[in-house]
Amino acid sequence: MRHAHTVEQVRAAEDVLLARMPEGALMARAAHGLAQAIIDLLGSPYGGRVLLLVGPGNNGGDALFAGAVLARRGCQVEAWTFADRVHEEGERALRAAGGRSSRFDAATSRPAPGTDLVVDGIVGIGGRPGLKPDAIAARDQVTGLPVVAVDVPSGVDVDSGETPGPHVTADVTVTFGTHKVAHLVDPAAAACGAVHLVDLGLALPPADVEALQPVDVAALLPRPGTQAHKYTRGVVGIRAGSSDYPGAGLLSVAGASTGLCGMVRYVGDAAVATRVRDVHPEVVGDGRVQAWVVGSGTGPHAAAELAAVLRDGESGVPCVIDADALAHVTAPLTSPAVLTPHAGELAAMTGVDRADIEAAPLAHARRAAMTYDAVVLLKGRHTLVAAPDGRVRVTTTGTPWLATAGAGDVLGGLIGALLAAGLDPFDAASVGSWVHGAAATLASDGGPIVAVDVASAVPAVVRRLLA
Ligand SMILES: NC(=O)C1=CN([C@@H]2O[C@H](COP(=O)(O)OP(=O)(O)OC[C@H]3O[C@@H](n4cnc5c(N)ncnc54)[C@H](OP(=O)(O)O)[C@@H]3O)[C@@H](O)[C@H]2O)[C@@H](O)CC1
Ligand SMILES: [K+]
Repeated sequence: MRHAHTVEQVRAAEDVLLARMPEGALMARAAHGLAQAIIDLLGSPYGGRVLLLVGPGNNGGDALFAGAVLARRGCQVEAWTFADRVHEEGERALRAAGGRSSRFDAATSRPAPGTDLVVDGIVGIGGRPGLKPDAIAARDQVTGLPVVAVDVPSGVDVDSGETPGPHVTADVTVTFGTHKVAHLVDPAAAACGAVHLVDLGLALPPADVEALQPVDVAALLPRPGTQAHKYTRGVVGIRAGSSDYPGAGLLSVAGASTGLCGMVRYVGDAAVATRVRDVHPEVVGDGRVQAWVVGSGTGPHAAAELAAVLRDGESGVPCVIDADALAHVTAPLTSPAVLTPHAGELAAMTGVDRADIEAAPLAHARRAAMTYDAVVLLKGRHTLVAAPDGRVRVTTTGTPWLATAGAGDVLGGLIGALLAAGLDPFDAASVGSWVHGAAATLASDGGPIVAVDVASAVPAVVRRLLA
């Protein structure tokens, strides 16, 4: 599991370690990890040219000490400082190693010709969101050069992943001790580039925000026991699609029929049912299920289909509520459910502007999960799965090629199959989303895909996970 801790949790864990270690040792550990990551990017430090952006705190200190390491190894290192006082020992170390530092001046400071990369040490976890004017000017001066952010790209809101003001956009972020929320949650995560974690040996408490890794998904995936039969593996019912939107029914069934539960029932328009069975002959009609998927392509029937599903919910049958059915959900739900809105659908459900949801997806997904007393899967580049108790899992698999019609129908069906197989709504939604993203990446292989390709790639992803 990749855990994302809050600034308060990181500070508390650092305090414990700082009390046990000689002064400066923790920062030295961070700075060496940072320097090594930069060397890996440069190929060789000798003859390289690096520009440090150095703010007033320990984030700037990390940059200065890393710069000293690089300078000792033959790199030309220059620092632009953004405060009257920067980390004194760090600045001394840089100068002693042959590096230079000067106060940034928007009128005259320019990156030296041949600069290979820029290190953003303006602010880290002690920074307020946004950048001061001189930092904005410096950021704009180095446009086009690769940027390595120290701990976080300066200017992002570390604990929420929001970017309410100007910020640095990095190619690589080198962070320390643990991931922070901004590394996983958009829009800040999109400003981090690739995130590299340097271990500091911190002892950390459980985190509310996490991202499943392949080993976690493999452990959670349902797999048939030796005595299994189709009913013990769970039956999922699909109420999706209509004569106007037959494809929604077909794709929801495709997502459910990837072999992760024992049987799939399709309940809907007779003509659609015939087409479903032409493609998926194993699919049967109405009957008892262990989970429902409802909504996509149901149009004017959405409210009635949702009501039918929620009636079964009274006896504990969980459901996935998607697309057209989302508009008919009233809060709070009284049966186990996964809601799967994109930002526009969540906006319509909650009356909040879509742009506000996209600017603060973590806060809005959490609030919706509490309001509806259900798991809310908010779709996005990094999909968020929020539980009513405040826990959030971030999906980091996927590819931009997954932004294609019907991919959401496949996802709903997949999550429904996992619910039917016995996963709880939080696990079903987060595992389903992870597998869906991984299947898209596998199917895409760098090229275009359509929704049915994602469903077709699910068994191969599962096979690799269980191998
Ligand atoms: N603790 C440890 O053991 C370890 C910590 N480590 C490192 O320390 C970093 C945290 O260091 P930190 O606490 O010194 O805070 P930091 O992020 O440098 O910034 C605070 C300073 O910035 C200022 N400021 C605030 N907002 C601003 C803005 N928007 N624009 C401009 N200025 C702004 C604020 O001053 P103020 O304006 O509030 O007077 C304050 O002076 C952490 O991210 C990691 O890199 C590692 O070495 C591992 C060991
Ligand atoms: K930074």
